[in-house]
Amino acid sequence: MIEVERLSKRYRGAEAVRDVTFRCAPGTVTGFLGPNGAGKSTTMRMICGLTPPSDGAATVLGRPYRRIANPGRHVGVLLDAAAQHAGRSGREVLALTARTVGVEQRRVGEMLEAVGLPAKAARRRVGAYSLGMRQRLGLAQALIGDPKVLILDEPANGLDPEGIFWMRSLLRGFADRGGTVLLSSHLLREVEAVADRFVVIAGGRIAAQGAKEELLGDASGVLVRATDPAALHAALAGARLPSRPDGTGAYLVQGSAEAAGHAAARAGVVLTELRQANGNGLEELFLTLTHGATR
Ligand SMILES: Nc1ncnc2c1ncn2[C@@H]1O[C@H](COP(=O)(O)OP(=O)(O)OP(=O)(O)O)[C@@H](O)[C@H]1O
Repeated sequence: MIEVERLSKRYRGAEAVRDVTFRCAPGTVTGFLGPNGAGKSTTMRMICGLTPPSDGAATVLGRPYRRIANPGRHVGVLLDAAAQHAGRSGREVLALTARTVGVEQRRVGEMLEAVGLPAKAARRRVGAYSLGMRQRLGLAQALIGDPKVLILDEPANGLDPEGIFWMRSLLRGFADRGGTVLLSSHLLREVEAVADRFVVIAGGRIAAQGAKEELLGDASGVLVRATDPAALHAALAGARLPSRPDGTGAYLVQGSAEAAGHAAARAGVVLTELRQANGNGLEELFLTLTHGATR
């Protein structure tokens, strides 16, 4: 279980994260989504006790991460795969982690196999690894202590399509055995196939969260066109209906046709089109929710 309660982070007055609250339950994969600079890494660093929050709190398995004794046995963390010690071989890096965490050295070989790093690659210096290989090694480090929770920041970065597919089945299997997974991505497609729940963050704030079916349920939204697009936009914003231009002068609105129609009517806006959007499911929702919030 991961519980995040009203987390906020300010850097010299600039708000990187504001009032972020969510939970990740055992047996689920939560996709933490948002455009570049949305605040995903900052939130994850706060959960793992690496960045002190300005406000709010986070717990993992019921306590602040920093108060977990030998956290590697309970929580697997991969925040920056590029930051591994470049001078050591992959095998040495893992052997060291095994010692620190206090698991048998045979786990090293097991993990190398589990993440698909062949013996030859494991003997090479990490400095010579591709980003994808570093991600695999980072995942092996995260998994070596047989944790119940995984916290992974952009783990698919640098992985080839086969690697992404492999990682999805690994994470799905981990959650299906009762584990809790939180993984971030700025690419919706990467996590769409594996996550049960989504937390969408934009401009440091939660834009939406919920079960996949819940979010997909109204993901397609409606397309609205008016004689005066600017007035329509103002009317939708006034009614707190998230919307974005579709590129042809119309707006894609996250909400029902009735809600959009009422908003336009109240503002005296003349509609020329109001229909169900041929939504692209979650991708449409993601773009609509994060539109305008990207820094
Ligand atoms: N140490 C820091 N000092 C000042 N500002 C920071 C610091 N770390 C992050 N920020 C700012 O906080 C905001 C959120 O950054 P963060 O790295 O959390 O976003 P992200 O969602 O992980 O983005 P990406 O997908 O690009 O990795 C950005 O505006 C960033 O510039």
